[in-house]
Amino acid sequence: MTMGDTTNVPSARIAPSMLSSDFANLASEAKRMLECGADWLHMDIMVCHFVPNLTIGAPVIQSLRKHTDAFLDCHLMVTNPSDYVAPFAQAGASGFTFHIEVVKDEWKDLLKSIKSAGMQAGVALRPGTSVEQIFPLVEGEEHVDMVLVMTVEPGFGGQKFIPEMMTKVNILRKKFPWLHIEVDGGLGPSTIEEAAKAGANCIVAGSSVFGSQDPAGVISLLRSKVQDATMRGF
Ligand SMILES: O=C(CO)[C@H](O)[C@H](O)COP(=O)(O)O
Ligand SMILES: [Fe+2]
Repeated sequence: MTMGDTTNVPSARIAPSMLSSDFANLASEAKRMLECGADWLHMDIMVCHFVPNLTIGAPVIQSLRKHTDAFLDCHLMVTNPSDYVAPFAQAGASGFTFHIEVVKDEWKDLLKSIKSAGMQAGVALRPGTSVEQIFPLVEGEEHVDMVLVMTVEPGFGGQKFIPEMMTKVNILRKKFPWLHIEVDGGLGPSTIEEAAKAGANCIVAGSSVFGSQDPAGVISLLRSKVQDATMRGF
């Protein structure tokens, strides 16, 4: 992609991570985030085998779906993603992002099943995983819609952004201008500039949004930084 040519780059998607919300009031927290300008709601599905934490599953997605039409961006930190495709599709998930570290050749079938179930497909990489590993998943005829570059070790909200991950984001943006590139972990007013400049357009933000007195202001700032960077080119 030449500098300044950003015609195919998708627009900003700001996705508050509901991991930082009050889970006991999930429906009202979701409504509040959407009223504050969120595009997507990021749902962190953790099962203790892949990360040292346990969060929510398909029944919670199904309950939340009854309260909102919003895009539910589900990030599955599980070792057996194929077992979750049907339950998540039935529950009303919009996006289904699995981790590259837990799949081998079966990613092709997994991708097909996610898409034929009507969900957007995403693939996520841990900080230690090389970006080249996911090229085949983006280049094929049947390809993912989004790559999620983890900017912290998965497992918990509130961790420190790892700036070195921006190399991966920039490689992806230059190679695949049309791709949704999501960054997840430690994003907020102090780190957005770097992520946006590298080419991220989907911004997950948990503690920085929910911990702010002015969540709408934070969401708006995140969006404007992505828009500015896209205007300038990568
Ligand atoms: O996937 C995740 C952790 O594994 C979360 O989405 C992420 O950490 C968001 O939280 P914060 O913005 O507070 O870092
Ligand atoms: Fe996440």
